[in-house]
Amino acid sequence: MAASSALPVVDLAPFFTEDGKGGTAGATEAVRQACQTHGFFRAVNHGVPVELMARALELSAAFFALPDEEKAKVRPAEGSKAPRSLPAGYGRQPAHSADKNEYLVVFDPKLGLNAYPAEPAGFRETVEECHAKLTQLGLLIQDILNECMGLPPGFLKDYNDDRGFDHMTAKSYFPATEEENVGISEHEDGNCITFIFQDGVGGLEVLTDGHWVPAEPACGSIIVNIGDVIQVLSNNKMKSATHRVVRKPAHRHSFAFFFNLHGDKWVEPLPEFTAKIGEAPRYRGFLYKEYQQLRVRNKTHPPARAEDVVNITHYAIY
Ligand SMILES: O=C(O)CCC(=O)C(=O)O
Ligand SMILES: [Fe+2]
Repeated sequence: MAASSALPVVDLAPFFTEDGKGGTAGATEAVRQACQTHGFFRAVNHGVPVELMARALELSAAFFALPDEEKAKVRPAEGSKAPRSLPAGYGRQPAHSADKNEYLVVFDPKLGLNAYPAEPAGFRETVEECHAKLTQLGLLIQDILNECMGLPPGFLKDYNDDRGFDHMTAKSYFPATEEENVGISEHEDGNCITFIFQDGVGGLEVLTDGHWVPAEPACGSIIVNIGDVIQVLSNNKMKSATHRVVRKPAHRHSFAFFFNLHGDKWVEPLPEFTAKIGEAPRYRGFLYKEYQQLRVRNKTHPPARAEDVVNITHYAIY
């Protein structure tokens, strides 16, 4: 099988037709299978205009190509309050990190937290349009997951009813050197659902059955992956897959949208996956913002031993 076809592809077109008939059940089943096996899939006909994604990637490349002193103008002030555990604006991985990338974080524009560069022209409008479209896609995929997981209608929508912690990052990865090529070290996402679109360079890889499967660029598609929150709610039925970015000889640009959960929410395996089917919970419950804070500390104060990096196994019951 060609590596590019290794990630399951889900065509979401049936969800955008007038009557939704003839295909939503098939697409829902495809999402369920993909989330149980890979934790990742490639969405096509997802409702985000392909031209908008291409424009966003071009503008992002133009922003990251600006001199450092220009980008620094969008850097959050030292010690500035970050109400969402990470600040909006420009940042670069600290020198001690193996990850070599720079990024710009954007929250829901309505919150008034964002900082935008003056250049390139149109950056703000394009990024805000992407944020809005990806929020819509997040709500759709969340509804589909609700169905896949056999939850009461509207359960996830009610549980996850605050979009204030969602954020999008424009990312730029430096070219690999002869010595090292880490873009983002292997990790799982802590949130609910992540959406990624990327330029043609490649480098995103997903761990499936012990093998790194490339999520190769395919024009107009969006990579979707399940995060830890859904894995915990489903008591491991849905998989929050390990993934990484390997740097290539060229600069790479991508956008990642994190459909998240409010920090005050309690996260624990749902009764549909435990008491109601006679299975023991595989996680202790936790307050979502506490987990987020532990994950941020992994980055700001990296533990000396790899096994001390906090991930979702911190709450696992063995
Ligand atoms: O840039 C990418 O393709 C993936 C980024 C990623 O995994 C993340 O930001 O969590
Ligand atoms: Fe990730």
